[in-house]
Formats: sequence, structure tokens, C-alpha cells
Amino acid sequence: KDPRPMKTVFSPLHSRRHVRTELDGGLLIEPHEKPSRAETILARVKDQALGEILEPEEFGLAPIQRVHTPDYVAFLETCWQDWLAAGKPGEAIPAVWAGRGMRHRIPKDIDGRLGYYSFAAETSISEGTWEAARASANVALTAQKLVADGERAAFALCRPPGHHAHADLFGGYCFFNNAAIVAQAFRDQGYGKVAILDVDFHHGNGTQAIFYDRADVLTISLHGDPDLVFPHFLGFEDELGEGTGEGYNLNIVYPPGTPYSTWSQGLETACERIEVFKPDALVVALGVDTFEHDPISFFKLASEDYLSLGQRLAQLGLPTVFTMEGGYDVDAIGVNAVNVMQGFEGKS
Ligand SMILES: NCCCNCCCCCS
Ligand SMILES: [Mg+2]
Ligand SMILES: [Zn+2]
Repeated sequence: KDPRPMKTVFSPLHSRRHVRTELDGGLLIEPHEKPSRAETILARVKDQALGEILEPEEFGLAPIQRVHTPDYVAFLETCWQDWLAAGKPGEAIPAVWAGRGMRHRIPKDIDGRLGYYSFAAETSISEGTWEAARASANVALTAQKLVADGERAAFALCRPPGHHAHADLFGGYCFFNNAAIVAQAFRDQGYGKVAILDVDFHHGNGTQAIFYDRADVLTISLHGDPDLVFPHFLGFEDELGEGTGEGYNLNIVYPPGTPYSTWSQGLETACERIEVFKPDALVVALGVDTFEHDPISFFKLASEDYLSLGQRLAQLGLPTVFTMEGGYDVDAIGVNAVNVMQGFEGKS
């Protein structure tokens, strides 16, 4: 509603997450999800004078636990200490999971608990990960508060990202599902219906799972075919929701090489579904790993396409919170992410 320039929320505490390893292709590489991602976006926000930049307020654990289980939150808080106490030489990396026919119970041992509380092995944990993840959730909740207090939209410059995190699973560089936490906060503040639109290249598996049996939060994701890319085991078009939630999940899947001219047709389908749903607020899980030069993805969006994306989202006319998700071409991430905001604000 408020025509003032969009505010950005950012926490320097994101840099407390500085793992040195990512398991990839049988090697421990420099993580794609690196601190310079957030710093580059912040620099672009300043360079473009997008609007005011605020540090987050502290919201504590309660709004996080509206989405994540208390045992999972407690696990994340002590994981690194537990790992060190077990005398491990490297960073905490899950390496064992309950495969088919095994039992989903919570072991005492740290290796067992790492496996119980994760779905993938590329997301190392080390000193400061907990603090950064907590700050990222506070960034998202501060943006939600700005919108609830009357801003038309706000940009939660979150790091680490969140859309792959389930109620009690980390993975895909995600720990707390910031978009889900924002949606639940809107619901807890009396917004009857909320839509979450995930435009990250990857399926928002955590977000889908968290709301899968609910009709009050509509979850939509456009993404690369999970038959070919992460998260591999969720995100197919036949996943429509379950029980009360049937019809309130929508997956739109595209193949390698998809350009904006094709991808934007899916965006249109998503926007039409949102308009039918008539939500009281919109959360956009914004990944820009749909970019043509992204190192781990296979869509072909160009930087100017993010202006068009922002313009289309503004046409929905909803109170909107953007939560930063993926995007791994660090040189281009600032232009691409801020283009969405500038497009939303009317720049073409
Ligand atoms: N080397 C590619 C493996 C990628 N695995 C995790 C991808 C997470 C994307 C988060 S938006
Ligand atoms: Mg997506
Ligand atoms: Zn992604």
C-alpha cells in the first residue's frame, strides 16, 4: 500500500556462516553458498539506492518453532559443539541416513543425529552456523513486520537461505525455512490466507512439505526437473497437496535450457493460481539461480528478465515479502536480485 521505496533487511551476522567445505563430485570444494553472495547483493542495494537498509530485530525461537520442531531447533543449536565433543577433525557433514526399511528414530550419537536431521550431504556445519541461521530468520521476520505495519513490500536479504529446510530437516544450504516462517507469522497475525511463490531454480521442497496438508497457505514452485537436479526426490507436477491441502500445492517443472519466454508462461500460471486463491499476503522465495550463467543450474534467464519478473509480481497487488534464497553466480547476483526489486518498484 505504501509507495515509499522498498526497505531491505540485512544482518552482518550472516558472515558467521563461513564453512570451508561443500561435498561435491567426490571433492570438498569451496562452498557455492558463500558470504560474498549477501555482500554483493547489499552493495547493489546501496549502489542503486533502492531504499533504507535495516538490521533485524530479535524475535527469539517462538516464531521459528511455529514451523520447525523443538527437537530439530535444539539439535541445530548444539550440533557443532556435539561434533567437536566427539573429537571430529573436520566440519560437521552428515554421512548416514535411514534408508528404506530402516528406522526413523533419533539416535544419541552425533553422526546418527546429523543423518536424522538432514536429507543431503552438501551442507556442512561449523562454528557460527547456528548464529547465522538465527539471524537469517530474524531478517525475514523483520521484513514481515515492516509489511504487516503497512509497507507494500520488503526485501529480506537472508543468508543462509531456507526453502529446502523441512520442519526437521536441513539440506540444500538451508536450516530455517525463512519463507515458511514468514508465512506462518502472517497467519498468526490474522492474515487468513498466504501464498508462497518459489522462483528459485530448485524446488522448494521444504516449503511444500511444511504446508502440504494445509489450504490456508498456497505453495507454488517453478523449478528444474527433479528427475535431473536437486532435490531429486520431491517437486514433481503430480504433487498437488494432501487431505485438506489437496489443490494447494503447485509444481511447475522445466527442462534444461529453459529461457524466460518459456519460464514466464509458468510464472503466469502461478500468478493466475494466486489470483484465484485471493491471499492476504504473498511471500516470494527469491532465488536467482535461474540465471543463464549460474554454475549449478540449467535455466537461461538473462539479467533484464528479473526486471520483468518483479513487474509481474507487483501486478498481483499484494503485501509482499521477498526472502533471498539461491543464486550462485556471485558476480551477477546483485544485479539479478535487485532487478527484481526495481522491477517491482516500476523500473523497466
Ligand atoms: N553440485 C551441485 C549440488 C547441489 N546441491 C545443493 C543445491 C542447493 C541449491 C540451493 S538454492
Ligand atoms: Mg523453485
Ligand atoms: Zn536454488
